[in-house]
Amino acid sequence: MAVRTKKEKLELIAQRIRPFQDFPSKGILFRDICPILKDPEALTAVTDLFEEHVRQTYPAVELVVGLDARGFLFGPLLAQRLGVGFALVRKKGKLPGPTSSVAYSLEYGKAEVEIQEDGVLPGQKVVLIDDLLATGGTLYATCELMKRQKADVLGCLVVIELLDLKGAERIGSTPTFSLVQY
Ligand SMILES: O=P(O)(O)OC[C@H]1O[C@H](OP(=O)(O)OP(=O)(O)O)[C@H](O)[C@@H]1O
Ligand SMILES: Nc1ncnc2[nH]cnc12
Repeated sequence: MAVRTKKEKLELIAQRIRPFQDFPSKGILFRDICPILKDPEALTAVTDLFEEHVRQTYPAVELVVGLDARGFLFGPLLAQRLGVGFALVRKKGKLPGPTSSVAYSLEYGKAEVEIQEDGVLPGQKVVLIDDLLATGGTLYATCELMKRQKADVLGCLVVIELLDLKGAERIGSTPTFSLVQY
């Protein structure tokens, strides 16, 4: 594989994001990350840039927490690179055993995020990861879930940030790192 600069990696990732107008409902411009997954160089570039950011900014990280469903595509790759574990935050009703959940609203609907009670430990230093930040509802609800579990959220990582929707403001004091902004 070619050795790429940071700028080249960001350009490659941006080229592999595909827009679909009016999906899943009228008025939504859906940003599809599937072409990134089909291109090993682009997927490696995403993992490289997240790894570099986390190593520089949060060297004490102990766990990567991925958001259902597309956070599961990037999170385990990053966790392996960092040599830490990966935990899942799922949409409600998918996890066995004792769980904790928080409801939230989306750019196009409503949902509830849930984690197993032993998914994160009190005091554990975590980073949250997802494919995209829109209104910030999903990451905000997940931050609330982490607070309830007494985990320490160091920051949030997303491939794409939709700036107009001001999701980073909704998440508040928890810093957000994005690779591609629209
Ligand atoms: O910032 P927000 O307004 O909360 O929106 C972002 C969330 O929306 C999308 O997931 P979606 O809820 O569509 O679920 P999916 O990953 O299961 O398709 C996306 O993958 C994020 O998780
Ligand atoms: N515009 C969008 N594209 C892809 N995923 C999304 N999740 C919320 N808004 C989205």
